[in-house]
Amino acid sequence: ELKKSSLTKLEDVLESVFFGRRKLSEFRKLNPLTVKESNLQHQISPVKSGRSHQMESDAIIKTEATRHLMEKTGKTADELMADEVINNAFRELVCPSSTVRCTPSEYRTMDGSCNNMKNPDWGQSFTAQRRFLPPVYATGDKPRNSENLPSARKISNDIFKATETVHDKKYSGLTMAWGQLIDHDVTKTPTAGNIDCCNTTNADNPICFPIEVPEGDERFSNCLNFVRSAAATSSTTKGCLNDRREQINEITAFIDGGMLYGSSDDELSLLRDQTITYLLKTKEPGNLLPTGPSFCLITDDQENDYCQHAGDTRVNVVPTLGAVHTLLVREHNRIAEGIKNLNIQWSNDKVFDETRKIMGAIIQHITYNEWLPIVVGDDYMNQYNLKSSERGHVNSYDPNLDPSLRNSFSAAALRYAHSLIMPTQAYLDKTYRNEESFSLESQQLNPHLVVQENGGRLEDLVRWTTYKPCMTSDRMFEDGIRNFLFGTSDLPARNVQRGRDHGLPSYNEFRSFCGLSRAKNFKTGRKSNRLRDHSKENARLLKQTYKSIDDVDLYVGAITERLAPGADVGPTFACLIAKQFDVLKRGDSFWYENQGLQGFSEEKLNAIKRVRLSSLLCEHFGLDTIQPDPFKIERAGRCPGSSNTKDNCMVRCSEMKLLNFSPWRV
Ligand code: HEM
Repeated sequence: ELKKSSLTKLEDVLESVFFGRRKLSEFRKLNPLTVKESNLQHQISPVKSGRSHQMESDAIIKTEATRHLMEKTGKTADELMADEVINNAFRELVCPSSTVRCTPSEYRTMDGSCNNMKNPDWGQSFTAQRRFLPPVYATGDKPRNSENLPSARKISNDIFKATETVHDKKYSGLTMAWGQLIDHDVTKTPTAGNIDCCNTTNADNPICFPIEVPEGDERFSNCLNFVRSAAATSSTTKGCLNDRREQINEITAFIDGGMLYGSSDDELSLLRDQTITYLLKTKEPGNLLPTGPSFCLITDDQENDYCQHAGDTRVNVVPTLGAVHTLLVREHNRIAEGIKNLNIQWSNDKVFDETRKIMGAIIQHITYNEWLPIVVGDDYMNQYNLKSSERGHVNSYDPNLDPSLRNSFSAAALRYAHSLIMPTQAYLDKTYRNEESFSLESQQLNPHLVVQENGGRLEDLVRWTTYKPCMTSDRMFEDGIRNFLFGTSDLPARNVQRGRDHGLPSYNEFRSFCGLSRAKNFKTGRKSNRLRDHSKENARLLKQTYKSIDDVDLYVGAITERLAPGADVGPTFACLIAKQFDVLKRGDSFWYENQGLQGFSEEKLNAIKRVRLSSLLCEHFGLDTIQPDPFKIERAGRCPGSSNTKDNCMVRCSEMKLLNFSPWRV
């Protein structure tokens, strides 16, 4: 009897897996592997690489097979996983067995594996993103409630349109630029293909989710192309049956300088100098980022320009990003030379590894102590203990915390900063008076402002980025990205559509998750069932756009909130951003303040803790003066002359200190 029932179970599993494979081949007829990295569509949102393609195939088989088996047996996935025969057979057939063996090391792996010894894939590149809340999809993993929700472009027209140009009163363009840099250190979500979803022949393709354009639109007609993110499933500790659609992160979750070094040994090998192998490649003259297999748009008259190459393919998106990349490559090379000079006996690999480790630490230090407090404000910084201590070690590592990227963080919360994007990119000369401006749309995917004259104008770009303000964090997005994103799209509309594509639950669900009140209707006020964090005007816009308060998308509800005290986002995004940065800190065994093999000696750590972003900017761009806090502009009407640190008046670069190398002398 027992044998018979086991045989039936095995037959069921086999049949389900065949079913899954059949579904995959139907899918692949529509969507064969076409990885074209070098075109515009790929840049708008990165198209999956070969490895993501494989993950997607595995996910389709697994999901379809699990569902088929559930239907056939009338059991839930959890019940099926509890059955040893079924679970083992399923595992054998569709779950590739993991062969990762971890050995303790003082340096991170390139792909982030083995950061957590018990769970080697936590935070690793090419793994599924995790969730704060389970996804909500319609049948067949279609985006939720698609028919009833307003079009993302309509939302953009009604809520996100910038009716006035409002520069921020406190924060500089560097706040935007550093945010984008960090985004590219931690998350890269690939899309499922490179096709035109507005073409009616693709209407039934499951990877298509085009954005409907309302009639009378000021810029677009009918349809905006939009391809869904590649599907993945996550492995669970219980077993391998899984029918939940997830999305992929192609890079390591850790703040580890991945945008400089890449997330694999292969990527790194293209970035290291071939002769002096402890250095990162640069292009001479000019000490700029190297050329490489990357895409950008250069016009015919810019014949000496080139596409910059870095650890992240998105480096050419906008000049301010290329500038901060260049800063960190130059700092890597300066530190590597310094350490090599002190330890001439060290191999080039040792110098490289140690420098990469220091750079990761410096990036963490600046991000958590200079940048993040601006974003989430002191209350959230304190609540989650995100600030580093002044000196010495702090062992915050918790091996039970999964640091992986949370979907609502990458698909929504960190994208708040799209609202900060300035309508121009510009140069500011040494006198800080003569600004030369270029429209944002003319500079997207075009590194001209960074690379022209062998980088001779880079200093001017950096001066503008640090000295002039970004835009206010609010519901308004500049035309350059709302109507002219890479000439063909609308960035905030894409953010809304991406949230739906990823099955993000609604705004109200995330309010509850964060311990904040849920609104019952569109009324504002202090009562707990009102929109407590919205102005009357923003609540009115939501009401005019959505049929029900429970329909409001996370991105839309949160970006229209009033800013939390001392923060540059409202309470919902502050909560999600703080929670993500919390696990990125406590879930990272290489967190720079940790003690032991993966950390630094106390002397080295204290040297790192004295590094300030302003000193790096001074050193690498030849500036004479800078604000002590380069994420903030000078306080209006107080400078020059005031020595009150709150006024953030410019100081001489000659007073700035760089990393003291002496603790590295062996
Ligand atoms: C001019 C500047 C910028 C441009 C042109 C830009 C453009 C884009 C584009 C086209 C996407 C993909 C949209 C999609 O299809 O889903 C994206 C994603 C994203 N952006 Fe930006 N962005 C800029 C600045 C920033 C800044 C300042 C931040 C944060 C501080 C940021 C955070 C993000 C995040 C977190 C994602 C999702 C990344 C992923 O998971 O792959 N972006 N951005």
